[in-house]
Amino acid sequence: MNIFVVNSGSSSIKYQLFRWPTEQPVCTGLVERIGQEQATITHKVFDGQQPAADATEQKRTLPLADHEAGLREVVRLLTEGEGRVIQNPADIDVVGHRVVHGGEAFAATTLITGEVKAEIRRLFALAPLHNPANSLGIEVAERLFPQARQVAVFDTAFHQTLPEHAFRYALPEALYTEQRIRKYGFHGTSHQYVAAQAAAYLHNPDARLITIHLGNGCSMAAVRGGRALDTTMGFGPLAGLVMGTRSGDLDPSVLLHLLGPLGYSAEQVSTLLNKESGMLGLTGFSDMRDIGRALAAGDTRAELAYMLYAYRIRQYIGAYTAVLGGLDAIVFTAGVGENDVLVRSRVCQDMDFFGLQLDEELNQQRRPGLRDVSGPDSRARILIIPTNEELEIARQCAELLA
Ligand SMILES: Nc1ncnc2c1ncn2[C@@H]1O[C@H](COP(=O)(O)OP(=O)(O)O)[C@@H](O)[C@H]1O
Ligand SMILES: CC(=O)OP(=O)(O)O
Ligand SMILES: [Mg+2]
Repeated sequence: MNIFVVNSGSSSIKYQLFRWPTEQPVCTGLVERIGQEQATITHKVFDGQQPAADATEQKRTLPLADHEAGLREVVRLLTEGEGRVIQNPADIDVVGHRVVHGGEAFAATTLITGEVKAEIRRLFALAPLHNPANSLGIEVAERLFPQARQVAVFDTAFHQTLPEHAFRYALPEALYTEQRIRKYGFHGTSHQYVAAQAAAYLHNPDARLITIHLGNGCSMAAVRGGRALDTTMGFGPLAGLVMGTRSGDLDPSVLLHLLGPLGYSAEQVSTLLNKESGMLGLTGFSDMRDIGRALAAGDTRAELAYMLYAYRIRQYIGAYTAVLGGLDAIVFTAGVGENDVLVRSRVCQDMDFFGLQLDEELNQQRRPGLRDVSGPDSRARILIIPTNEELEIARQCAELLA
């Protein structure tokens, strides 16, 4: 069976093809700057578990009007030329879609029907940056792979186990019952994947875990026995940690001040909080590699930003240890969590009293796969686990259809 995973963003499409049941990744790729004259497609064929060396990587720049044009090019790459991995589109049996917001309607992976698509559209208002693009990806994939089964895997689904006292806000009840205003949580596929890996490593299915997903978007989850008990993102993906361009936690009176005395429109506030805040707002850079370089050059704004970023994570480690009634491991994952030595070091600094002790030497070593970087006296483990949202999506598709 061939499972094709699609993560459709507003101007990009990430994709990966797997052979099942071996879980063998076949190819992966990224279409960027859709809607522009200079769109790019990078297509890589795997050699074993890793993308093969440059010989089989193809990069093309071309005009791509929309998502349909983008996915059509991807189909061409899958079926023609040196990057070819299937005979024709009919060889794709299942298309698994990342859908960011599933609201309260979807607590599990779901076969896509007309009713499911209508519900995803009803949720546009709750995830305006993500769901419209996800919905478009589904429409286009249905046209290009008409014989395949289409499956939705929701970022929010894993967090549907949160108890009501964790997911409700202290607002008038009708705003929940009628407007569905509550905490939903995101990055669920990633938290679920790394939590399962950590529990297996610890040989403890009931492990009390704090998973820390640090990518462009950042969130943490408290997970016990494979079930999410709390998470830092909320109604939308703005709450909680400091992110690349998003503010994370903020006193709502700041919004009132922006909208009132300072005269911002709602749209300007949205742009400010989603695209101009976080590490970008603090330092002028959103990419942690740039901020690391600025820090090494003695930039005081970069120093403050690192402190703020790590401080927020430490606060939630304290909070979630209380939520979990103890702690067996923390798990760093995603682009920053897997690669940034300094972030991990700052987060774990002087936490011996708390039972967390990082081995600074192990922390600096770069190795693929799961890494245990706990020091000899650490009561809880400190783990680095590469996330693989695409593989988790493919697994959930296979499980659903089994
Ligand atoms: N070697 C590295 N050191 C520090 N940060 C890194 C490194 N590689 C990637 N990153 C960070 O990872 C981020 C992207 O993470 P990723 O999980 O791919 O995010 P997303 O899926 O949200 O796009 C980048 O913004 C970058 O700051
Ligand atoms: C929900 C969310 O924040 O996703 P991403 O990190 O991909 O932007
Ligand atoms: Mg991501």
